[in-house]
Amino acid sequence: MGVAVMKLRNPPVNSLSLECLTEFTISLEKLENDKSIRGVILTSECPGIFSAGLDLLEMYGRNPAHYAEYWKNVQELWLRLYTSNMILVSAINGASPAGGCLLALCCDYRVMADNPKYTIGLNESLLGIVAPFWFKDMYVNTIGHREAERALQLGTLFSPAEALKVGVVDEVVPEDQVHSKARSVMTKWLAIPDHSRQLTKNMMRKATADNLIKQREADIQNFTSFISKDSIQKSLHMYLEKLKQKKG
Ligand SMILES: CCCC/C=C/CC(=O)SCCNC(=O)CCNC(=O)[C@H](O)C(C)(C)COP(=O)(O)OP(=O)(O)OC[C@H]1O[C@@H](n2cnc3c(N)ncnc32)[C@H](O)[C@@H]1OP(=O)(O)O
Repeated sequence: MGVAVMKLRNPPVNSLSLECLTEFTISLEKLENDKSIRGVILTSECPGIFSAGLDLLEMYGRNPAHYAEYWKNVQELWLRLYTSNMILVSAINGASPAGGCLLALCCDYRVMADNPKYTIGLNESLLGIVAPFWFKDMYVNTIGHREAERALQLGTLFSPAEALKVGVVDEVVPEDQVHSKARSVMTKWLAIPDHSRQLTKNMMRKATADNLIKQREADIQNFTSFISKDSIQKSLHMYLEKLKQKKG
């Protein structure tokens, strides 16, 4: 039926390393150019984890040129996903913090597994960093200004039930039904003529995408100088240590 399934596979936690981001963008571009493909189901092959978000090791202890290169690729993936002409449905089969949530938010419909261990949200403030304006814009578009403001300040990671309530996801289903539900949602969306659905999607999303496109270079510079600050590097160091200690 012209539907591809993209499975994220970057063990152990599907963090979005520079290599992973680049491969993701290239795969998406290929699918976009393949006229036989009308929809993509985005899911994970890592048990219990959809994506841990941006790779913290790409943002810690590197040089400004690396940060700039990394951020350019984060922007590129986001623009491709958010403005895709294809129908994107996410089958969220695990934890989905920060950049993981960002991937899901780019989709046209989000189905999440009903497992309270899995959480989703833009938790950047918990790391001592600030979600960029285009993450924020997409959050506001999805859950409204008040919920987004609260969730961004608190860095809320929602359980599936909470995520459904505020509208971060569209549907929560038993874990073993995530993929079948994503497929049935896709079938419903495929019934809509592509040209009218695509023009409607473009109408809804263009302003948000253009907002980044018109200031991409400045956004890269902002990111680079922010992430290079000693205080921010210290926060990331502490967060990485906390992740390590969790194990011990
Ligand atoms: C202007 C600045 C804006 C920048 C925007 C940033 C957006 C982002 O996406 S920042 C990244 C935010 N991500 C997180 O906060 C997620 C952190 N990770 C977790 O909460 C957990 O790892 C998990 C719930 C995803 C999985 O838990 P689990 O118990 O299964 O695995 P762990 O033992 O915690 O992790 C295994 C291994 O992976 C490393 N790791 C985890 N997340 C990341 C990551 N995002 N980047 C790089 N590495 C990560 C973790 O440290 C462990 O490493 P070691 O085995 O070496 O200890």
